[in-house]
Formats: sequence, structure tokens, C-alpha cells
Amino acid sequence: MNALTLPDIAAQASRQALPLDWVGMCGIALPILIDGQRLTATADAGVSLDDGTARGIHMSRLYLALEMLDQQPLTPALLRNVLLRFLDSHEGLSKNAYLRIYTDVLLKRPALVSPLAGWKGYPVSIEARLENQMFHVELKIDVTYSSTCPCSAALARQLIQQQFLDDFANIPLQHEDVLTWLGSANGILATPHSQRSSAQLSIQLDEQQPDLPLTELIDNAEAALGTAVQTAVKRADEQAFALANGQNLMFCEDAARRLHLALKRSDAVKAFHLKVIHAESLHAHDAVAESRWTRDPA
Ligand SMILES: Nc1nc2c(ncn2[C@@H]2O[C@H](COP(=O)(O)OP(=O)(O)OP(=O)(O)O)[C@@H](O)[C@H]2O)c(=O)[nH]1
Repeated sequence: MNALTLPDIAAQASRQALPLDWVGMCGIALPILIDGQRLTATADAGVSLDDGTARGIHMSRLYLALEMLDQQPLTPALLRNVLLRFLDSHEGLSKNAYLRIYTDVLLKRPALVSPLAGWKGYPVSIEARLENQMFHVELKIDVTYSSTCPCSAALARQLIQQQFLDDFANIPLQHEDVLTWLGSANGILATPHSQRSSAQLSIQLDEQQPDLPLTELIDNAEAALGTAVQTAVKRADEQAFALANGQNLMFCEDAARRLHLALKRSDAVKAFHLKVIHAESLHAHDAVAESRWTRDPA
């Protein structure tokens, strides 16, 4: 070893004294634990640099604080402890701390009818911040579903009625003939358009929550929509899915309202913003609806 000490540039004074809102690292790879599953995640970790005269923050201290996430289940309390460590290790430099974690939650989903199941991935981000000593946790969840246009369904139905009138004009109706007609191409000569759609849910969580209720929120959203995209599918499942779509015809406004009411019912939710995107097959553009809500303070 030589007698030289390592230069510490971060500890130097800044040439331009100016505080910064967010300084840290983005895209840090790390494993996390959610609902007993070890998931691959990436994290953005940062603090405010309120001492404008300081050259830099101490990146390694934020990085090392993330070790807390390796072994313990991810909870609001754990997120808060990580943020507190960010601030403790930047005393005199930083007042606010931020952590964003991106992962895919994997849930095993049963088929609608057949005794099969498959995995479905839900992109999720978990954002925690300690700002002005206030702790906030926000969950962002993407849920994909199918939406069949109610207007298109009504128009298709009208064409089927018209075809029925044409085909049975002046013919006495026989049960057998009608049944055969219903099973023919004319019995469904027009079909409504439907599309793969997505709901982007941004949920501000009640910070007192002991856990991150990701599965519960996803389940509630899918139940409200009624047409979540499927995993393992046999013909019996596809038929059940066709029925579910027919029973849940949805404009983007309908989907947004259903989700709004479902999210409001959850005690874990303090506020939310939701956006539904119907990637229209009728148009080359999307139909989109948004809604937001904040719980009245008790
Ligand atoms: N602040 C800052 N550090 C950076 C940046 N890019 C890379 N680093 C490096 O991050 C490394 C870790 O920084 P520190 O946490 O200050 O490391 P350290 O001084 O050995 O650790 P402490 O003794 O705890 O302060 C250093 O080698 C920096 O050069 C940057 O843009 N800003």
C-alpha cells in the first residue's frame, strides 16, 4: 500500500452552488420478495441534493442500502426503512429520498372451464418517497383485458335481425328451421369488433398497510372488467371467454367506470389515477378514458 489517500471528489465543494431535486442511480438490478416469490427487479434510487454547495451525493451509500430488499418481503415498512437509511447516510446533504422498483408480478391463473392453469405477468412499479418527512407509496399496475364494442354489437345484431327477416319472409316458423338457421353463417353474419385493452392503474396506498396488496388489487380489477386475458385455453375456455365478452360489452368509458368503483372499495387505496386504453380494431387510433379519485380525509 502506498501512503496516498483516495481522492474524494463528492466531498469537494461545487463550483456552481445549486441544489438538485433528484440525484441517484437508475436501473439497478436486484432481487425482491413479493408474496413469497423471488422476483427479478430493477430499481431507481435517489435523494434530493439540498446542500447546493456539495459537489455530489454518495452513490455507494444508496446502493448498499438496497441490500435490505434482498431477504425481507417487500412491505411499506421496509420501503420506509430503506428511504430512512438513504437520508441517514446523507445527513446535511439531503431532505428527500426516492425509490422506484420495477418488476413483473407472476400470478398463476386458472382456465375459465378446463382444469388447466398458466402464468400471467403483470408489469408493476412500486414508488416510495420520503418528502418533507411525509412517506408515500404508489403502485403502478398494468392489467390487460378484452373489450368488445357495445355499439358494434348492436349494429351486428341489427344486421342479423334483418337477415332473419329476409330468410324467413312468408315462411311459417319451425323451431327446427330456426335452430338450423342460428347455427348457420347467416345466424352470425356480422360480428362486433373487440380489442386487447389495457388498464394502467396508479394507486396511492394507505401507508399503514402491512403489505403491498398487489394480488388483491389485480384480482379486483379483473373481476370488475370480467374479460381478463387468459393463459391456458382449450375450446371450452374460448367459448366461455366469448360468453364473458358478450356479457361485458364495454366502451372505454364503461371500463374506466367499472375500475373506478372497484378501486374505491378497497380500504388500502388512498387515491388513484387510472387510464384505460382500448387499442381499437375499428380505428388505427386508441380509445382512451381516465379517471382519478382521492379519499376524503376522515
Ligand atoms: N456523486 C457521484 N458519484 C459518482 C457519479 N458517477 C460515478 N460515481 C462514483 O460513485 C462512487 C461511490 O461514491 P461514494 O459513495 O461517495 O464513495 P466513497 O466516497 O468511497 O464512499 P463514502 O466514504 O461512504 O462516501 C465514487 O467512486 C464516484 O466516483 C456521479 O455522477 N456522481
